[in-house]
Amino acid sequence: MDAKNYVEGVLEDVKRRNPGEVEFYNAVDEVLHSLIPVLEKKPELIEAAILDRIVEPERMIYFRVPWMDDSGKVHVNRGFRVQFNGAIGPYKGGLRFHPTVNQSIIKFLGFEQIFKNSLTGLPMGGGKGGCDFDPKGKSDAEVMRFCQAFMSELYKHIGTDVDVPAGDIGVGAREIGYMYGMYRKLSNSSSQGILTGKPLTFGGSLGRTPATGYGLIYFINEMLKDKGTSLKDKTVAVSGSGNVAIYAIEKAQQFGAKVVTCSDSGGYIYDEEGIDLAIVKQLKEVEARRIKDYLQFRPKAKYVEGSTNVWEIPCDVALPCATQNEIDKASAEKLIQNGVKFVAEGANMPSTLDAVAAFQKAGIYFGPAKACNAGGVACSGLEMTQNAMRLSWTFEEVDEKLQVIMKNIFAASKSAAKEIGDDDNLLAGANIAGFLKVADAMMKQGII
Ligand SMILES: NC(=O)C1=CN([C@@H]2O[C@H](COP(=O)(O)OP(=O)(O)OC[C@H]3O[C@@H](n4cnc5c(N)ncnc54)[C@H](O)[C@@H]3O)[C@@H](O)[C@H]2O)C=CC1
Ligand SMILES: O=C(O)CCC(=O)C(=O)O
Repeated sequence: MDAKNYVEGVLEDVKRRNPGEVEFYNAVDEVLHSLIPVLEKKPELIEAAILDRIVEPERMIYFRVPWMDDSGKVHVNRGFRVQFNGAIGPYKGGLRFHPTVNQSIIKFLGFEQIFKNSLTGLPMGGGKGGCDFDPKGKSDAEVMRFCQAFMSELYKHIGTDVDVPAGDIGVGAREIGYMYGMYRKLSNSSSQGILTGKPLTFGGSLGRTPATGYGLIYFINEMLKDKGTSLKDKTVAVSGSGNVAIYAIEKAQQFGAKVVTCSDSGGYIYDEEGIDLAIVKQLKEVEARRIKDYLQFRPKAKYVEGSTNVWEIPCDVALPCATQNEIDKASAEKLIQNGVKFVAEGANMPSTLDAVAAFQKAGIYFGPAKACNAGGVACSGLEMTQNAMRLSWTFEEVDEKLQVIMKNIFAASKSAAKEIGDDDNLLAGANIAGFLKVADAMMKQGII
């Protein structure tokens, strides 16, 4: 069978077997189409039904999470963990707590994680999990009880050589701490490498908190260098004001860029003079307030209520760092019209398929999520290593390793793109480079 027909056939099966799972289908669609040149050269992969196997999770766990709020009312949420592909190492990937979480979103994130983790060069398979719990407005005690309830099921399915969860949207060091406490109690084990993104006093790694945002900037630095330029004096639009956005802004500013936007689900800030990050950190990391309160400290900035479309603001570099599908075709066209030259994805799948097509058609240099935001999971891999060795590296040691990993991911993506004669197609390059390692491991492990 020829490679193109094979890919289209697998995609039809994915659509039929996963009805209504649009996010998952789109993630698979993007990856599979970019693998056609590889399959043309390696027909043995088609014979081994490699794509049929890679699109099917090794295991999908789905469970009830009952918990009690401060008033004594009982709530029931739905928990998920997908153990997508363990060919190159234990399943690894974050947990997302957000009301929009469903099976499709967890599967798209887990599928992406397979290739992202492979790109890091570290031995980690792909997994992801989460729950449709909404942490917004919950007391600390409610968050603790919820995390304990969630872990009282999840602990049966994880292990340092099995599956190692971490944070994602709505899950930071506080939630990881509560889940670790419950894991330790239930398992009677102080195996610290069971979760990453831990607080520093029980096995957390220096450098994990800023790793995804810093990694994104290390990656785009390579893209800019490749085109003979740098971040210095560039105008940058960032979306989000969570973990990834905050540390992307911090590192971009350190490299001399002017970051003019940030957002949350309520609206966005445009600060023409440059975002004051100390205010954002205080509002979001310390006080858990809405981004519109930024105006109380910077009255000259603008706040656009009810829109998260920071992409209407002119910029040289766009860094989506909030959530999936936040740049659609219309936003992409607006960015292009306003002169954007570089787009690098901090969030997972923030650009829709037709937005990516618009960027590529317009010659915008595009950095895909699985390459650009791999710094977070890479640092988690380094945390696992430190836990296994029972020692801690300094921030500088971790950050230096992170920089090397991000440079290597850029080089691998660029080189795979060149190999297919499409030099600037980092999307295809990252998919191919991530896939080849996993496919090789799957082939050598037989039909399992
Ligand atoms: N935390 C990590 O290490 C990694 C995170 N990511 C991805 O980065 C993105 C952001 O994650 P974090 O910063 O960790 O989460 P977070 O919970 O710290 O922040 C999420 C941010 O996105 C905004 N947001 C969420 N839903 C939104 C919506 N529907 N519309 C507009 N804004 C919305 C929130 O207001 C917040 O500013 C996600 O796509 C996540 O999967 C990717 C790799 C690693
Ligand atoms: O650090 C981790 O294991 C999780 C990172 C993650 O969820 C992601 O890369 O999207």
